[in-house]
Amino acid sequence: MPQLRLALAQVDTHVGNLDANADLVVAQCRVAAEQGVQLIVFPEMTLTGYPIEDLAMRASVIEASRTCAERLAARLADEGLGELVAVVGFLDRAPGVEDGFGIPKNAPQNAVAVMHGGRIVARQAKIHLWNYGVGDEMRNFVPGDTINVVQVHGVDVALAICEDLWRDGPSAAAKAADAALLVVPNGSPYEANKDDVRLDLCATRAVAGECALAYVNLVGGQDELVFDGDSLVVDANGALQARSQQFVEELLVVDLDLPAATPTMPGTGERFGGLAIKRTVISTEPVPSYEPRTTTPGDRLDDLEEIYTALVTGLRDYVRKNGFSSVLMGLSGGIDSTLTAAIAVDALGADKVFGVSNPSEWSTEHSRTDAAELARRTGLTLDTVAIAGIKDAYDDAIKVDGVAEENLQARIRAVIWMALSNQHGHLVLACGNKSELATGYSTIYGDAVGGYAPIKDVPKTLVWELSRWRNAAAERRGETPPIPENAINKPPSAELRPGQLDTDSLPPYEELDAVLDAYVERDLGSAAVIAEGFDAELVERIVTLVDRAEYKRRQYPPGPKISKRNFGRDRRVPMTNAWREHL
Ligand SMILES: Nc1ncnc2c1ncn2[C@@H]1O[C@H](COP(=O)(O)OP(=O)(O)OC[C@H]2O[C@@H]([n+]3cccc(C(=O)O)c3)[C@H](O)[C@@H]2O)[C@@H](O)[C@H]1O
Ligand SMILES: Nc1ncnc2c1ncn2[C@@H]1O[C@H](COP(=O)(O)OP(=O)(O)OP(=O)(O)O)[C@@H](O)[C@H]1O
Ligand SMILES: NC(=O)CC[C@H](N)C(=O)O
Repeated sequence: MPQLRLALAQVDTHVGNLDANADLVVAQCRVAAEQGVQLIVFPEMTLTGYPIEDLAMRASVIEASRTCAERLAARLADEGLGELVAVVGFLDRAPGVEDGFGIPKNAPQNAVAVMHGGRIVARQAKIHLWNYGVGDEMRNFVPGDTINVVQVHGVDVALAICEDLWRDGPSAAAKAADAALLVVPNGSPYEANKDDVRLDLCATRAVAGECALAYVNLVGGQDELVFDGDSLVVDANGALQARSQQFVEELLVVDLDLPAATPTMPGTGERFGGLAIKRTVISTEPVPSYEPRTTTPGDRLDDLEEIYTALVTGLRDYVRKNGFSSVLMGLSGGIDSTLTAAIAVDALGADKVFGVSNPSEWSTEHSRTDAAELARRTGLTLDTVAIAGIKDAYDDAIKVDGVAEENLQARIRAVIWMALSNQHGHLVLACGNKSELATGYSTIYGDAVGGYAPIKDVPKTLVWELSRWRNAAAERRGETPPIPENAINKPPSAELRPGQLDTDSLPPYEELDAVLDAYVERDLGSAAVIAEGFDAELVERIVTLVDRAEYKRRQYPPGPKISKRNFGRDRRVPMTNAWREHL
């Protein structure tokens, strides 16, 4: 059996920074070549970054990407890397498609280029555009209709791009074309437990396609998405051969024994199930046999560590890729701002994290002491700016009471944070959790201000679990747990009036989160939620709160998606909406 040394380049690309992404490809190819690799595969849309949304429809971006890909192929050869076969994602244009009705202007395609010998020897566009969940690719791309089979050192290698793998067609076509290996560049965003689904999917497609399968995914954050990597290789029986670490850049090098290609004439006009099969022979000479190296699949993170790492990665990359060097948040001593601060310290380092305590006349003593204890444990910088005097000035100017007066305090704090952001360049973090966002339990233009919201997709009950997990992880490593126990154990309160508790306005969080799981995550109607055994009055109350708060969510800052259904692109409901869930 011919051997092939394959590298999966699990990299963190930067949307729109084509030159830096091309440099990244060259650097990875150099390392791969030094290790004797013959075929290297990069993630989806490597050169442009992913997802590029409507940038895809701009002619200037399409042309820049195409030029970048051609220059990269030439540069790889110039730098002595032309023997390596590199599969690199880029933004292409459909050949021969003119602007027309129903066809996106410029006919952009989500494509990969196979580079060898200084040239692009094959191109393939994504066949099945990803158009559910947060994916919106039918808006941006024209689908492809061809599957390429490239012969590398006597092994037939077929290509599929991310969503193509989630459908039967392309892997069935790979089987029909007798490919020995299917390589799949991906931009598959993180969701809790998605890694299990991916491994099953890869194994199923490998068995069905009767070929080994190499899956390479991005890492890093991009706006509300976090990519966890999790690149892997399975053999033709679906058995796991190698798997990368999650959330870190890695060049995963794997040796494979693969069946030799049966002689086929290139370009013979083969078709399978509506797809054209295009063959390109790059090299027929098998690699001289060598002692294969063994790879051990990387350790998996446990469920809470995985979610926590996704939050850290999302924040770190948003800050870094947008040119910020520090963050600021209001620290109330409550668990939401405390967990947010712990994530920020892990993402950026304590010297980049600034907290402000803004006591009012209703603030408890522990709101200050718990914030101070957090600062002591983590090393972040804490300042105090009291708001009572400012509130008095407002009282002189306007007469408000009740919720209006409560919200005024939250808004005074927000003005202070934004002033400090403007003055010192810190990115302001909003500290709201998913349960609060769901029910509208935050003050618009108050605690809802900010540029990024690290825990907006984390339900309150999970906020507590993650906090306990983070402290326990520190203890296991012999470090100081960052989160004061009192922040975890005290009853949640907005402290906007004397003795206020969250449970004055909201059901207990355990009940609230269980109903939200049914209504938001699983999108059930009220009757179906009640049929699961929840109290009808409770369901009606929560559903009404959720429906009324859509306008507030739309104005909330972006934050990392960790669930199946984040408040963002995963859940698009109208703000102006007369539909009510009647019981
Ligand atoms: N459909 C719509 N489209 C656009 N705007 C709409 C709107 N409906 C109301 N509005 C506007 O929104 C305003 C109401 O929203 P808002 O001003 O936020 O005020 P509101 O939602 O009435 O009150 C905020 C609630 O959040 C609680 N809170 C505040 C701060 C922190 C926490 C916490 O524990 O974390 C909780 C607070 O105790 C209170 O119950 C209206 O006065 C109106 O201007
Ligand atoms: N005294 C305060 N000083 C500084 N920031 C505050 C203060 N009170 C509230 N905030 C800010 O407003 C946000 C919302 O306030 P709130 O007190 O409701 O939440 P929390 O204390 O973080 O969590 P919990 O709901 O568990 O109390 C906080 O996360 C914090 O960023
Ligand atoms: N980029 C893509 O096509 C991603 C779609 C795919 N279903 C995933 O989430 O992994």
